[in-house]
Amino acid sequence: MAPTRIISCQVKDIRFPTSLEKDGSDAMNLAPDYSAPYIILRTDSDLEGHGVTFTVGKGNEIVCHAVRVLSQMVVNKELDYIYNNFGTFWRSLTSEDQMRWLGPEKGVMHLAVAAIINALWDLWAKIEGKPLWKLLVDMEPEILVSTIDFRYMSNVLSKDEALAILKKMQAGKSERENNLKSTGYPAYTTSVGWLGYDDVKLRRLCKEALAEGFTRFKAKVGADLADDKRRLTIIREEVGQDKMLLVDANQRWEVQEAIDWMKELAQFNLTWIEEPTSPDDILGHAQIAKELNPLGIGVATGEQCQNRIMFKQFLQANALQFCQIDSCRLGGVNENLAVILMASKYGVPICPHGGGVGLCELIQHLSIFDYIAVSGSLDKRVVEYVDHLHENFLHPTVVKNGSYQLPQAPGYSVQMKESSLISNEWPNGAVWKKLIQDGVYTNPVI
Ligand SMILES: C[C@H](O)[C@@H](O)[C@@H](O)[C@H](O)C(=O)O
Ligand SMILES: [Mg+2]
Repeated sequence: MAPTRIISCQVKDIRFPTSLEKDGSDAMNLAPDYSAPYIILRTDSDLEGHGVTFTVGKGNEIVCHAVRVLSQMVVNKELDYIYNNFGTFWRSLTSEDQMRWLGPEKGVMHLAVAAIINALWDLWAKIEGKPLWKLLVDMEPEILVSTIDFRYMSNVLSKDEALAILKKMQAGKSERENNLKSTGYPAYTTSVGWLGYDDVKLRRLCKEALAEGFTRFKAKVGADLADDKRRLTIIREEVGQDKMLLVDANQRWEVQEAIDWMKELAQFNLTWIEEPTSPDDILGHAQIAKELNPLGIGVATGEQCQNRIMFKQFLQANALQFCQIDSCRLGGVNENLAVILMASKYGVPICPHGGGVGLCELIQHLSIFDYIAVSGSLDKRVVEYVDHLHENFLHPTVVKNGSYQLPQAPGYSVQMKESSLISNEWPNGAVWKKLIQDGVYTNPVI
């Protein structure tokens, strides 16, 4: 029987102690524990929608609570009511009369929206028996645009323009799908270059990534210039001069400091500087982009870009050259579609952010859709890959020879194994019980 209605929403606080090995560390997040509110939407059939939104450690419980509050707006809803006019339903979550004050459309509430929305897309794709990218690629353009809330975007991209982009790109879709089936989608790896890793580990990981077939690498920078030069020298020694090398400062610098620092690092032949300064400083990014342009270095940002309106201004101001959408920072698939379409109008490549638990599983679908149905191009487009925690998923990403292979299983790829959900639930899962007992972590009673 096909499901007709959501009957419940379960929320779990899932965390991984990644900080113990400094996995995921950067100049601002020194010891992150990759975490996610994990939600299961149950229906009146056997099918379930699973969703996550990426957070770091202690922040997780706050987002879990926000998801619980918002879930009241999904439980008992008919699926036809949601999917027949998904853009309107999306707006009802982001603009709920009283909770809207907490955003609007940003921060904790928006992360919570993403968890629910991602689960609804997972469910929709499972109902259709397709991986999410294929659901999107096969969707009639009219239906696809009906999932987007165009409010605050129409001065840059109207519904009709979005429709025109999608209709124009209908031609050649199956050829592009076949291309990706044979080549995969180009990935870069960040796993070599976390800031907390020592030089020996850095060298070893570069060798391993090269042997696995990666040709694109990202390193964390921004805490100490001499350290950055030493680490980038090691990477270049290991991977060679011809490979793509990206750097990420995670918002560490002032605007002028970013420009000066990057002039010092330009000798390493860098393609982009990611998050040089505050993610909210659009004009600051524009200035950095202008000054670094003659050096051949572009500005990348987006993992903490709050919503489509901010992205709109980044694009209008020529403040980013690589658009790093994030499946969870924006309000789920619907808002990501909006940004993908806006970026295509500006000819800015989509290069999604994957550093976190579950993000790689999610973002691959969006880039695959972008190539097949919107941009039609792989030029300057790369999807981030971090080699952590994939073993916890039922259908983990498959990366071969430095490229994502197209997901096959129905859904949005983010369903976790039951055993991982049990062992990693904070604070009573076996992983956390032991770490708390051993005094490695404390569980403050608030
Ligand atoms: C705390 C996280 O690991 C970040 O460092 C990570 O998301 C990073 O900015 C990235 O680009 O992958
Ligand atoms: Mg980053």
